[in-house]
Amino acid sequence: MIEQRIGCSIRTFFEREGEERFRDLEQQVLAELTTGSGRGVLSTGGGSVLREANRVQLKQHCQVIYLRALPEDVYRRLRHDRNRPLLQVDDPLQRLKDLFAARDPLYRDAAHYVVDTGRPSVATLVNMIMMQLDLGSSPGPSAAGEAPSPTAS
Ligand SMILES: Nc1ncnc2c1ncn2[C@@H]1O[C@H](COP(=O)(O)OP(=O)(O)O)[C@@H](O)[C@H]1O
Ligand SMILES: O=C(O)C1=C[C@@H](OP(=O)(O)O)[C@@H](O)[C@H](O)C1
Repeated sequence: MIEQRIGCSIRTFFEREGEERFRDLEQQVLAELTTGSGRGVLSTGGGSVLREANRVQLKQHCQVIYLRALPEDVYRRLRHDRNRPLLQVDDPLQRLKDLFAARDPLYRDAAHYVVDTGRPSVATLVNMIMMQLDLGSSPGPSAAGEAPSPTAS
Protein backbone atom coordinates (compact mmCIF):
# COMPACT_ATOMS: atom_id res chain seq x y z
CA MET A 1 0.00 0.00 0.00
CA ILE A 2 2.61 2.52 1.12
CA GLU A 3 4.97 1.61 -1.71
CA GLN A 4 2.15 2.11 -4.22
CA ARG A 5 1.51 5.55 -2.80
CA ILE A 6 5.13 6.73 -2.66
CA GLY A 7 6.10 5.13 -5.96
CA CYS A 8 9.35 3.66 -4.64
CA SER A 9 10.50 1.05 -2.17
CA ILE A 10 10.22 1.72 1.56
CA ARG A 11 13.96 1.25 1.84
CA THR A 12 14.54 4.03 -0.71
CA PHE A 13 11.98 6.27 1.01
CA PHE A 14 13.74 5.74 4.35
CA GLU A 15 17.05 6.77 2.78
CA ARG A 16 15.63 9.85 1.03
CA GLU A 17 13.09 11.18 3.53
CA GLY A 18 14.00 9.61 6.86
CA GLU A 19 12.09 7.41 9.27
CA GLU A 20 9.79 10.09 10.72
CA ARG A 21 8.31 10.95 7.33
CA PHE A 22 7.75 7.25 6.77
CA ARG A 23 6.03 6.91 10.15
CA ASP A 24 3.69 9.82 9.31
CA LEU A 25 2.70 8.14 6.10
CA GLU A 26 2.32 4.79 7.82
CA GLN A 27 0.00 6.30 10.43
CA GLN A 28 -2.11 7.95 7.75
CA VAL A 29 -2.48 4.76 5.69
CA LEU A 30 -3.18 2.66 8.78
CA ALA A 31 -5.97 5.02 9.84
CA GLU A 32 -7.50 4.92 6.36
CA LEU A 33 -7.40 1.14 6.16
CA THR A 34 -8.86 0.56 9.62
CA THR A 35 -11.66 3.11 9.55
CA GLY A 36 -14.97 2.03 8.08
CA SER A 37 -16.65 -1.32 7.91
CA GLY A 38 -14.39 -3.17 5.49
CA ARG A 39 -13.29 -6.68 6.35
CA GLY A 40 -9.97 -8.30 5.54
CA VAL A 41 -6.51 -9.06 6.76
CA LEU A 42 -4.10 -6.19 7.29
CA SER A 43 -0.48 -7.22 7.64
CA THR A 44 1.08 -4.16 9.24
CA GLY A 45 4.72 -3.21 9.04
CA GLY A 46 6.72 -4.26 12.09
CA GLY A 47 7.15 -0.70 13.33
CA SER A 48 3.52 0.36 13.13
CA VAL A 49 3.08 -0.28 16.86
CA LEU A 50 5.65 2.40 17.74
CA ARG A 51 3.09 5.20 17.81
CA GLU A 52 0.48 5.00 20.53
CA ALA A 53 -2.13 6.42 18.14
CA ASN A 54 -1.62 3.39 15.90
CA ARG A 55 -1.87 0.94 18.77
CA VAL A 56 -5.11 2.50 19.94
CA GLN A 57 -6.50 2.64 16.41
CA LEU A 58 -5.69 -1.03 15.78
CA LYS A 59 -7.03 -2.23 19.09
CA GLN A 60 -10.29 -0.32 18.74
CA HIS A 61 -11.06 -1.17 15.13
CA CYS A 62 -9.52 -4.59 14.51
CA GLN A 63 -8.91 -8.02 15.94
CA VAL A 64 -5.16 -7.76 16.42
CA ILE A 65 -2.97 -10.86 16.37
CA TYR A 66 0.67 -10.53 17.37
CA LEU A 67 2.70 -13.14 15.50
CA ARG A 68 5.50 -13.32 18.01
CA ALA A 69 8.93 -14.39 16.78
CA LEU A 70 12.24 -14.40 18.63
CA PRO A 71 15.14 -12.35 17.19
CA GLU A 72 17.09 -15.52 16.33
CA ASP A 73 14.16 -16.87 14.27
CA VAL A 74 13.62 -13.55 12.49
CA TYR A 75 17.35 -13.41 11.76
CA ARG A 76 17.23 -16.89 10.22
CA ARG A 77 14.26 -15.88 8.07
CA LEU A 78 15.60 -12.51 6.95
CA ARG A 79 19.38 -12.70 6.88
CA HIS A 80 19.48 -12.63 3.05
CA ASP A 81 16.75 -9.99 2.68
CA ARG A 82 18.05 -6.56 1.60
CA ASN A 83 14.69 -4.79 1.68
CA ARG A 84 14.41 -4.21 5.44
CA PRO A 85 15.95 -0.79 6.04
CA LEU A 86 16.48 -1.26 9.78
CA LEU A 87 18.43 -4.48 9.23
CA GLN A 88 21.02 -3.09 6.81
CA VAL A 89 23.60 -2.76 9.60
CA ASP A 90 26.81 -4.56 10.57
CA ASP A 91 25.15 -6.68 13.22
CA PRO A 92 21.53 -7.33 12.19
CA LEU A 93 21.00 -9.95 14.91
CA GLN A 94 21.88 -7.42 17.62
CA ARG A 95 19.56 -4.91 15.95
CA LEU A 96 16.78 -7.52 16.00
CA LYS A 97 17.41 -8.14 19.70
CA ASP A 98 17.20 -4.42 20.42
CA LEU A 99 14.01 -4.07 18.36
CA PHE A 100 12.47 -7.06 20.11
CA ALA A 101 13.26 -5.66 23.57
CA ALA A 102 11.74 -2.32 22.65
CA ARG A 103 8.75 -3.61 20.72
CA ASP A 104 7.58 -6.82 22.38
CA PRO A 105 5.71 -4.85 25.08
CA LEU A 106 4.20 -2.58 22.42
CA TYR A 107 2.96 -5.52 20.35
CA ARG A 108 1.45 -7.02 23.49
CA ASP A 109 -0.21 -3.71 24.25
CA ALA A 110 -1.80 -3.54 20.78
CA ALA A 111 -2.76 -7.21 20.48
CA HIS A 112 -5.91 -9.09 21.34
CA TYR A 113 -4.09 -12.39 20.82
CA VAL A 114 -0.44 -13.41 20.97
CA VAL A 115 0.63 -16.39 18.85
CA ASP A 116 4.17 -17.74 19.20
CA THR A 117 5.44 -18.58 15.73
CA GLY A 118 8.74 -20.29 16.57
CA ARG A 119 7.97 -24.00 16.17
CA PRO A 120 4.65 -24.70 14.47
CA SER A 121 4.29 -24.89 10.70
CA VAL A 122 2.57 -22.02 8.93
CA ALA A 123 -0.49 -24.26 8.33
CA THR A 124 -0.72 -25.04 12.06
CA LEU A 125 -0.39 -21.36 12.91
CA VAL A 126 -3.20 -20.48 10.53
CA ASN A 127 -5.43 -23.07 12.19
CA MET A 128 -4.56 -21.73 15.65
CA ILE A 129 -5.43 -18.22 14.58
CA MET A 130 -8.72 -19.27 13.00
CA MET A 131 -9.64 -21.12 16.17
CA GLN A 132 -8.82 -18.11 18.31
CA LEU A 133 -10.95 -15.86 16.14
CA ASP A 134 -13.82 -18.35 16.20
CA LEU A 135 -13.60 -18.60 19.98
CA GLY A 136 -13.50 -14.84 20.29
CA SER A 137 -16.60 -14.36 18.18
CA SER A 138 -18.70 -17.28 19.40
CA PRO A 139 -21.18 -16.87 22.24
CA GLY A 140 -19.95 -18.50 25.41
CA PRO A 141 -17.89 -17.28 28.34
CA SER A 142 -17.06 -14.05 26.55
CA ALA A 143 -20.76 -13.35 26.02
CA ALA A 144 -21.13 -13.58 29.78
CA GLY A 145 -18.62 -10.79 30.18
CA GLU A 146 -15.35 -12.70 30.25
CA ALA A 147 -12.67 -11.64 27.79
CA PRO A 148 -11.26 -14.32 25.46
CA SER A 149 -7.86 -15.67 26.42
CA PRO A 150 -5.21 -13.16 25.32
CA THR A 151 -2.67 -15.81 24.36
CA ALA A 152 -2.76 -18.66 21.92
CA SER A 153 0.78 -19.83 22.38
N1 LIG B 1 5.98 -18.95 10.89
C1 LIG B 1 6.94 -18.91 9.99
N2 LIG B 1 7.76 -19.94 9.80
C2 LIG B 1 8.76 -19.91 8.90
N3 LIG B 1 9.03 -18.83 8.12
C3 LIG B 1 8.25 -17.78 8.26
C4 LIG B 1 7.17 -17.73 9.19
N4 LIG B 1 6.59 -16.51 9.09
C5 LIG B 1 7.26 -15.84 8.15
N5 LIG B 1 8.25 -16.58 7.64
C6 LIG B 1 9.20 -16.17 6.61
O1 LIG B 1 9.88 -15.04 7.10
C7 LIG B 1 10.06 -14.08 6.05
C8 LIG B 1 9.42 -12.75 6.46
O2 LIG B 1 8.03 -12.97 6.59
P1 LIG B 1 7.02 -11.82 6.23
O3 LIG B 1 5.64 -12.44 6.23
O4 LIG B 1 7.45 -11.10 5.00
O5 LIG B 1 7.16 -10.92 7.51
P2 LIG B 1 6.65 -9.43 7.73
O6 LIG B 1 5.33 -9.31 7.00
O7 LIG B 1 6.50 -9.34 9.20
O8 LIG B 1 7.71 -8.54 7.19
C9 LIG B 1 9.45 -14.69 4.80
O9 LIG B 1 10.48 -15.32 4.09
C10 LIG B 1 8.48 -15.72 5.35
O10 LIG B 1 8.29 -16.80 4.46
O1 LIG C 1 10.05 -2.80 11.60
C1 LIG C 1 10.02 -1.69 11.03
O2 LIG C 1 10.22 -0.61 11.61
C2 LIG C 1 9.70 -1.66 9.58
C3 LIG C 1 9.21 -2.81 9.00
C4 LIG C 1 8.84 -2.87 7.57
O3 LIG C 1 7.76 -3.74 7.41
P1 LIG C 1 7.91 -5.34 7.60
O4 LIG C 1 7.48 -5.66 8.98
O5 LIG C 1 7.01 -5.92 6.57
O6 LIG C 1 9.36 -5.68 7.39
C5 LIG C 1 8.49 -1.49 7.02
O7 LIG C 1 7.31 -1.00 7.58
C6 LIG C 1 9.62 -0.55 7.34
O8 LIG C 1 10.74 -1.06 6.67
C7 LIG C 1 9.88 -0.41 8.84
